[in-house]
Amino acid sequence: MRLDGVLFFPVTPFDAAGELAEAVLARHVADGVAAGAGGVFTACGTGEFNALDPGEYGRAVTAAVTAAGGRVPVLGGAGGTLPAARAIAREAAARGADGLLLMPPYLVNAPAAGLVRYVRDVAAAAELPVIIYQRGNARFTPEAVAELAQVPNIIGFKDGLGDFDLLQRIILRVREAGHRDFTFFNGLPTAEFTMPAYRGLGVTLYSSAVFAFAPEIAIAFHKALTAGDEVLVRRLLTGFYLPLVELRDLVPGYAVSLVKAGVRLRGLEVGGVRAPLVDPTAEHVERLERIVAAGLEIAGT
Ligand SMILES: O=C([O-])C(=O)C[C@H](O)[C@@H](O)C(=O)[O-]
Repeated sequence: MRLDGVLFFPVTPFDAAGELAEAVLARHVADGVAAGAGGVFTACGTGEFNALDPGEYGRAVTAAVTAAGGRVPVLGGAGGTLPAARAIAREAAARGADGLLLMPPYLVNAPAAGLVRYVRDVAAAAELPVIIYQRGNARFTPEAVAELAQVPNIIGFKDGLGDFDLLQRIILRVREAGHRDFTFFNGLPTAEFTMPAYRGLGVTLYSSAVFAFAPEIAIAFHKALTAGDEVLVRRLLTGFYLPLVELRDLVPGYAVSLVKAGVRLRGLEVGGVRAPLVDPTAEHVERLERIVAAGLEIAGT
């Protein structure tokens, strides 16, 4: 599997009764693929993996796989207790997913050796390409990642820590071990904001939650970044991404719930977030609306 372009992390829609709204998810995914997504990561952080039961998870993967129609790879989130993560991995494979994004283990802090075992065990159950997610309590060592990169179906590493010293060490160690095709990508919240720094380490791929509600802005940013249009990159960072990040940082969990509010603002009825996340206040939604309007203007749409 080759990942390229803007990686789309759809939200998971719920209806007025709070139930999974598969048809709306299918529409959201189809719109994203039509807008130029390079890959779809369904039921991951932005897609409230933490809030879905196993049945909902399977239905969400089916909806995303069907809507993408083989045009781009579709990956599902995986995680939780080891038995649950293995079961989820098998479910994703049965539902036709092309790969998995493996979340940090639930609740516990573990040493690198334990993280290696967790990732290996889930990867063995899945028989699908697996991307490791470094975030929170899942902090890997360079040796651990180099060891995992030897496993044929462990194909990449999503960095959600933003520790550049550690990431540089990991990249050097993995490349030195000869894993040239092992993929690294920036998976920090609002990843575009830190892309100039990641590119300094040779990491050009990133996930985009903004793409879920403002694909025009996310694509304009990606094109500007790729073409070396520093003026447009800076204008988008200053006029759109910075105010968005400032708003995001006001309330824990806004990295997800603002995205869902943004999708609603753009006309798709995806409902609110499930607890423990909270939806943005009316004042914050108005602020988000102004930020999106400014971003669309800068992006020239
Ligand atoms: O698992 C997730 O949903 C993420 O962390 C990816 C997001 O797309 C993140 O990179 C962002 O907010 O741009």
